[in-house]
Amino acid sequence: MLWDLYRTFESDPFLFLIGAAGCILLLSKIYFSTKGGLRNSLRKPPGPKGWPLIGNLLDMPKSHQYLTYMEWRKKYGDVIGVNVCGQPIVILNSRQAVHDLLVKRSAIYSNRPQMEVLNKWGGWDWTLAFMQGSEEMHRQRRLLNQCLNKGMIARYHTTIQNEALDFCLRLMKSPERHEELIDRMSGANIMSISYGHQLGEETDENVERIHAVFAQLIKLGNAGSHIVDMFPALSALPSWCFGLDFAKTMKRLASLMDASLTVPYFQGLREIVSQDSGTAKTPSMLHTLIEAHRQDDSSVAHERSIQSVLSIAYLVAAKTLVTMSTFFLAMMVYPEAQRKAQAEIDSLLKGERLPTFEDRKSLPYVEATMNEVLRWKPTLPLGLAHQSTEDDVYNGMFIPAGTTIFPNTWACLHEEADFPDPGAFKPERYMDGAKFKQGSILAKDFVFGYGRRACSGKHLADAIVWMNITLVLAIFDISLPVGKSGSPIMPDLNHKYGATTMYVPSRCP
Ligand code: HEM
Repeated sequence: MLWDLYRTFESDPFLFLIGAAGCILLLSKIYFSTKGGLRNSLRKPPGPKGWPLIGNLLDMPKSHQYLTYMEWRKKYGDVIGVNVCGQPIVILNSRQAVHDLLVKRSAIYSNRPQMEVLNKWGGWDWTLAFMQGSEEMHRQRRLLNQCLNKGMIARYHTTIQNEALDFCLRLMKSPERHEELIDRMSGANIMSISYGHQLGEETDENVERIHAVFAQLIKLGNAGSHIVDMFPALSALPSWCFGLDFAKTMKRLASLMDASLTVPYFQGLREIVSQDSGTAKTPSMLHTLIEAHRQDDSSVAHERSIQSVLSIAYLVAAKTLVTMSTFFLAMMVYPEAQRKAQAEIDSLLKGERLPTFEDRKSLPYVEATMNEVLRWKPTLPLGLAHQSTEDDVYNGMFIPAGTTIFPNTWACLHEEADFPDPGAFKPERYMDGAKFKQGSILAKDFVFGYGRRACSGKHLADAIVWMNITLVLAIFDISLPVGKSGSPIMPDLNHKYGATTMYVPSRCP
């Protein structure tokens, strides 16, 4: 077991020493955490037994965590408790538990676990998604809400529609570049909506920078799983103590993050100034925020917050991309659903025009198809972790303040009782004859997260995904790729780390 532990902390002896220091911190953490009276008199959420000191470190799955947690549910129930090196973790495996804690008790379940490594060394301390509760966190959520609330999205409809059309035209010319084109489409939407900046034909330095950020993140492995995230006191050491490669990665990440905040922001400002002297203004979040804060001059005081909320949009655009990939995959594997959605669009548009946002209410089967795309393979099957800020008792189980909470969104949307044959793609689940079934459990109430930390871009993402799905269905036939022998190739339907495998549509008009 010690050997396993040693390997977990990498094969670097120096790191092992740091691990030993961590153990001392851990012992003191355990000592203090076992002193409380109420804490010990109530039962803990059940879970696998674990080892002294390291708790369930060795039980934690390395991939497809959401499936392992669903398996654990058979033995332990909807609310599972584990402990990794003294850090309590609770996994919520049902709609009821997620709703009861993350929505109804949102006031005390809306913190984020401390991301010491990314925040302290990686330049992510301004990034809302990983920010702990603070005045800055509330300010950034307010700023995002100001430009991305439901009522504001109509401003961006023209941009979204134009970018979707551009995507389809490019796809028509080069269907084999589908993945790259989806990537371009989501980058183009976000750059235009955030900064009013149009992508040219050349590669865009801002989009490239985001790819570089993700490349550095991949080098780091799972966010939050570094030894310093488990024992934040270790962050007092210089970063090179954890290896020169690590220090280099962190330095590069921090400089990329700084440039991600400032470069497109100043480019956007310059474009607004040049538009002021003549051409029509492109509606953008930057424009909205500058206008809104012009009078009270707070745009200067909160410039870094504004830069940060604009950059988050294009940091998270990748999720829109994965949703579109899942859509293509579903349409290839379930041609019946595709035909039905196309028939609905054709009967409304009669081949005379392309769909617009005004058609949304008249296309219930397309709506059901989009819901099923979001449900079938949710992009973030475990959402983003929350953290509790106060001691709490749920169904007689004690959940201490500081517990990391994982909502198992996959489990919520793959519950046999709610979604019979949950692994199958069936838009009919949401249909009542030719109408959208009232009272359906909507995937979008889950995939965008919960309570006070729910996704700030959900209305925008919803509009981008709907328009692209609908336009693609109106224009293309999507079918399985064909192998050399002429027979169709069945794609791998595995959902790996939140991403789906995408296959080339073999037939486009
Ligand atoms: C299909 C696309 C998207 C999906 C599935 C998605 C999903 C999510 C989820 C699950 C969370 C965590 C919520 C929680 O902690 O309970 C989140 C957070 C967030 N998302 Fe999205 N998102 C998408 C697109 C976007 C877009 C386009 C934006 C643009 C602004 C955005 C902005 C954010 C922000 C700022 C947060 C952090 C909120 C906070 O921590 O307070 N997302 N998203």
